[in-house]
Amino acid sequence: MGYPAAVWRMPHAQELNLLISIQDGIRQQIADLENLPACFVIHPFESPSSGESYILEGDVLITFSEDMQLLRLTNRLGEEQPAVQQLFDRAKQLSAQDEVKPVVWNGLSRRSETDPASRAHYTQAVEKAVEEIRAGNFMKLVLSRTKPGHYSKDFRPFQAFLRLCSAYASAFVSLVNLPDRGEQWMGATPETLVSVSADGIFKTTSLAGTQSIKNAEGDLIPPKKVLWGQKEIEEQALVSRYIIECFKKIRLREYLETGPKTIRAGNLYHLRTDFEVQMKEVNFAELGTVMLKLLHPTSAVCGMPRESARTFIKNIEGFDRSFYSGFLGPVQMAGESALFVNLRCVRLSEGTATFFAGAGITEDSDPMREWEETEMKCETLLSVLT
Ligand SMILES: C=C(O[C@@H]1C=C(C(=O)O)C=C[C@H]1O)C(=O)O
Repeated sequence: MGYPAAVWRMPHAQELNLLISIQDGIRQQIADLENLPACFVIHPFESPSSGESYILEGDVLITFSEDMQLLRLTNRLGEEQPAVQQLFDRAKQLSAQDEVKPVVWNGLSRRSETDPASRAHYTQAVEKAVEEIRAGNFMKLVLSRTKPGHYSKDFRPFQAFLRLCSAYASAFVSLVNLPDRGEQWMGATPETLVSVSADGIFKTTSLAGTQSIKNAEGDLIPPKKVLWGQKEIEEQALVSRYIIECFKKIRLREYLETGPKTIRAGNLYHLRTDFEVQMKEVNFAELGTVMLKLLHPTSAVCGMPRESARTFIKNIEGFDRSFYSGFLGPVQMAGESALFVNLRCVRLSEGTATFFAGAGITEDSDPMREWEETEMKCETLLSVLT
């Protein structure tokens, strides 16, 4: 019906959540986590100068089980509201149709296995980045690329979302409808940027270092047997150091740091360190908002030093990252907020599917291996959706 909407599943959760914003457009506002009403926030990689995020207001909030049983419904506008009535009538009609029409899976299609021009552009950018790092201008740069696909009119994004949910239990899986832009964004990200629980626990993570879960023979490497090279260890340590620098800026010393440990994200292993703060103990109620401003974009998706890395990325990548490597997630849902880095994602618009993936570049980077890494990251979605 053309409303802004989001459907998501939290990591390791069974419940699915749907938010429908009965509004003409999407409000832009600073993501002030403590003072926003229940909503879904989406924010691009490049923050606008106003610092504002897109806020999808939680006018209708529905929680349901994986087998589509309704668990909870909140309707902020009231039953009598004509737009809400229309919405519920339409939902009834559709569910009646679905009962008679068996659901057929219509996946996305890849445009090509590998586009040589795109690979050449990316590997040349990596070479340039390595030169810059060796010259001492940067410590780390994260370079990304896109991969095109397409989908037909019969493609049902919600079915695709359900597939991602069942394939990736530990990911934050989401599908966001942005009618103003004629776009939908879908993804299964492994990376928490900032979360604040109802009982005042703040969390953030540093995630970096990537390898396939399979060895050259195609056998699964057990997590305990995973070995990391110096390049990945340093690359991830840099992100941890960046987070600690952010804590230092606000003179926060009482944080718990756990890791790094090997975690699995679909077809990939990463290194992750978890940071936790008891907000009541440090008497810092706005920690979530303050850290969100300081952290985004972290050196897991941008680089160090941050501002010059951002300029370098903009000049060399040759496309707008838009919401890729920005952040998204529910805010103030039963007192909890959880924002994730928008990775392993695809933009759906007018039949074109655009997959986004990047890789952290250090002085030891090999351009072809970084390209392969972005291919594997695109596979996280492609293997489930095609
Ligand atoms: C940039 C991406 O992922 C990030 C970069 C990683 C890396 O360089 O090893 C690993 C995890 C993410 O923090 C992506 O998925 O596109």
